[in-house]
Amino acid sequence: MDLVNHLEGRLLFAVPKKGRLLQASLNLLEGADIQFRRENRLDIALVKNLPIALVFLPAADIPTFVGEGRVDLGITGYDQVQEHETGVRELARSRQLNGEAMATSQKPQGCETVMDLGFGHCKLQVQVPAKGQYKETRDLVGKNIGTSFVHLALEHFAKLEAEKEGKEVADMDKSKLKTKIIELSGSVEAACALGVADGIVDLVESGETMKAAGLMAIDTVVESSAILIRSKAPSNPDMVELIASRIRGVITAQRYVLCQYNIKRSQLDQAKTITPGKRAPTVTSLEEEGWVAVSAMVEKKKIAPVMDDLTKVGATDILVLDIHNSRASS
Ligand SMILES: Nc1ncnc2c1ncn2[C@@H]1O[C@H](COP(=O)(O)OP(=O)(O)OP(=O)(O)O)[C@@H](O)[C@H]1O
Ligand SMILES: O=P(O)(O)OC[C@H]1O[C@H](OP(=O)(O)OP(=O)(O)O)[C@H](O)[C@@H]1O
Repeated sequence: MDLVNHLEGRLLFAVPKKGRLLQASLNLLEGADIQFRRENRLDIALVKNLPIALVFLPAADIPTFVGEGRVDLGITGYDQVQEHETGVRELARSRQLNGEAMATSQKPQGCETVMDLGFGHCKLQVQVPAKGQYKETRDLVGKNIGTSFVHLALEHFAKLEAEKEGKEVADMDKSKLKTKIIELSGSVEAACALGVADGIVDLVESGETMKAAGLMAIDTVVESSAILIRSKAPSNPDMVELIASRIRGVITAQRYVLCQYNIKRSQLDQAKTITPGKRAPTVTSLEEEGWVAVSAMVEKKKIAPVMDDLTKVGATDILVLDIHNSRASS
């Protein structure tokens, strides 16, 4: 089947085709009941139960497709959005400086963040050899920096150079920085040991890659997690809202549990402060005089101390239930 000719009328939704964000993104789609079958080696999949087509793209390219309005929705890292937008700003600025006008049709619309997806947490950090001479980022001004995030790295060092020279960063000509940013597409951590760079700007989560390469972090450029982004002029805003609401429901279900317990009405006010719920707890009377049953959503990571506190104020029969899916306010 020629999939490209079946895209008419479908909302285009970009999903990372590989890497760290792929599996969690697929889990989200499954939770949101977005059903599709991806043919071997095909980067487009038609959704069976909704007028949507999934487009599998590298996470780094998704902000470009969404920002230019070619794709309506996308999942990518906040770091990638920042990198893309910094590059777009820089290009516009250098064109302006050179007196080159950009046609309206060439101007990217940019993308909007719909929500944080709660996975893919990492930091883009400046790293140097742990046993080397560089102790802070300022020491790297004028040196070689290896990175896949060239725009963010350039901006970071432009700020440092501006500070050093007592200038405004807006007045810095980024093509004339003393610091040399070397673009690398992967295995950035090898650059120092191989003599390509004095320092790198790369992602860190557990820190194991950095440690194994004998590096240490001396500065943070951006803190990131996976986000859902939308174009500023989506082809079908109602469908964007439907998908966003389903995904929000899945995330809420993953983040919360339902806590139910019985308590004397006289203790209810205290218990409510322990389990205020997302909006308010549900309280129902029990057949037994003076007792109520309470049910409230509680953040999964807080449930153990919440149960301890409920026990202290006299709650009994405390049950904690997983939430399979939800549709609630954010
Ligand atoms: N170690 C990590 N832990 C958590 N999230 C990460 C980690 N590394 C990367 N990410 C997130 O995943 C996004 C994609 O990175 P990833 O390394 O998976 O890319 P990729 O598409 O496989 O490209 P590459 O071929 O450059 O590795 C990053 O922009 C970041 O938001
Ligand atoms: O702090 P850590 O938990 O070790 O994670 C950090 C590593 O993860 C990412 O790379 P990835 O493993 O996705 O592969 P890549 O080098 O091909 O991008 C990132 O570029 C770091 O190298």
